[in-house]
Amino acid sequence: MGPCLRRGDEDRVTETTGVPARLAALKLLDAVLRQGLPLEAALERAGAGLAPRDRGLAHAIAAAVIRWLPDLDELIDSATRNRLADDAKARMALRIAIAQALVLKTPGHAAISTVLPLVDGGPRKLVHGVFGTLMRKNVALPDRPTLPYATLYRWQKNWGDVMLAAAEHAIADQPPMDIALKGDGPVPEGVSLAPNHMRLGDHGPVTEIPGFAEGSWWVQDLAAQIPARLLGLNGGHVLDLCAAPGGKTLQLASAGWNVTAVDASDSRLARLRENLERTGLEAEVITADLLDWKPSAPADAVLLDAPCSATGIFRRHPDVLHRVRPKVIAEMAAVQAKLLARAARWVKPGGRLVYATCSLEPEEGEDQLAAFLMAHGGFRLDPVRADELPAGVTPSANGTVRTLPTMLADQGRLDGFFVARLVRV
Ligand SMILES: C[S@@+](CC[C@H](N)C(=O)[O-])C[C@H]1O[C@@H](n2cnc3c(N)ncnc32)[C@H](O)[C@@H]1O
Repeated sequence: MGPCLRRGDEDRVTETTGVPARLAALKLLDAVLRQGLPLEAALERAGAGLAPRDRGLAHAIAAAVIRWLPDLDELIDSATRNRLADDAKARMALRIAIAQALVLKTPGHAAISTVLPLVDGGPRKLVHGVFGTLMRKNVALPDRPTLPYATLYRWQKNWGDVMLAAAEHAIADQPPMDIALKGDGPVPEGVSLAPNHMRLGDHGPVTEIPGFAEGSWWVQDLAAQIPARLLGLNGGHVLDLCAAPGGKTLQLASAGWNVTAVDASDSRLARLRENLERTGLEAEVITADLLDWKPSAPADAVLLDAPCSATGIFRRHPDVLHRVRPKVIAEMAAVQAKLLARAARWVKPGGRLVYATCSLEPEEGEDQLAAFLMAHGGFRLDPVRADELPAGVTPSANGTVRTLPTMLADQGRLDGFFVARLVRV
């Protein structure tokens, strides 16, 4: 438990209707903001024992706070004489109450009455007073969330103001759901932005969408569909490295490749196997640490979808905006360099190597590639052509692909990815 949670909190608040979900939201925020854990990973523990509805509510409250944190804090600071510490329980409780009132549109009295038990025996009066002051003033949040300072500074330096504005819009908007099509079976209606792609409008639960049970598609962001597309159709044997939960494995298998999918995580590979079973596609699946494992022979192609800071998927996982710091980026870049050097050894002469990360940090993309090319004279870039990409996504001048939130702005945007295709000369 963090400084904002005390023993006994649980017993005191579980009696009151609606409060357990707020306590779980408080635990989630502590896990993300203080302990640096991913929101989804923290949900398992913080939401344990909660009814699905309360668990969903806790997640929605925590995600709303995380999306709007700098703006919520600005409101709180405008109404307090002495600035509350970042991890003070009163600040956490106020963030939860204000996010409910202004983002989730919970009636003010419900937003505050379910939060006050979290500060019982503590700064209850202060929380009540600050919340009341702000509501009486009819305060509002800005049109789009302000990025946390560290992320704002980094992205402004790397991508400029236009990207920053697009990123802020992207945080505020609900991202669309993209699916990749196997090529047969029922397909729901939507807008297709690339071959075998569909962007869905309003939809209910994923499992009830036409074609899910038949396995005729899987959920995969349009940007995440690019790396496997760049290997084209059946070119022989492909090593899909860091494969789980398997979006790219499914694409490669359905394009006719003979796929060996390798990943270190058993639980993520279990999802990959479920996906193969549902879609009726085939791949050899291997659980192994790629820093130890090696294939029995080089392959015609290798796809390395390397582990990364994941800042490119901030729309669905806004916690990365707060958790990812230069240290995390440097650590991930070091892992990627090792994996990339190993993957390169397993490409046949004349074969292709695709390197991808869902990161908006050049250290995990452009810089990583430059360092690789300096150290591996046997590889050259195989430039990607515009006609290989979804309309509205253009390759960079050197033929690599960098997707940014500025792209497809009128069609729901796409995740941030870096993709490079290389050939072994
Ligand atoms: C970006 S995700 C892969 C997503 C996957 N390619 C897809 O399309 O669904 C990165 C993966 O790398 C795996 N990973 C990280 N380090 C690894 C290692 N040393 N060896 C094998 N897999 C690793 C993680 O378990 C994780 O599943």
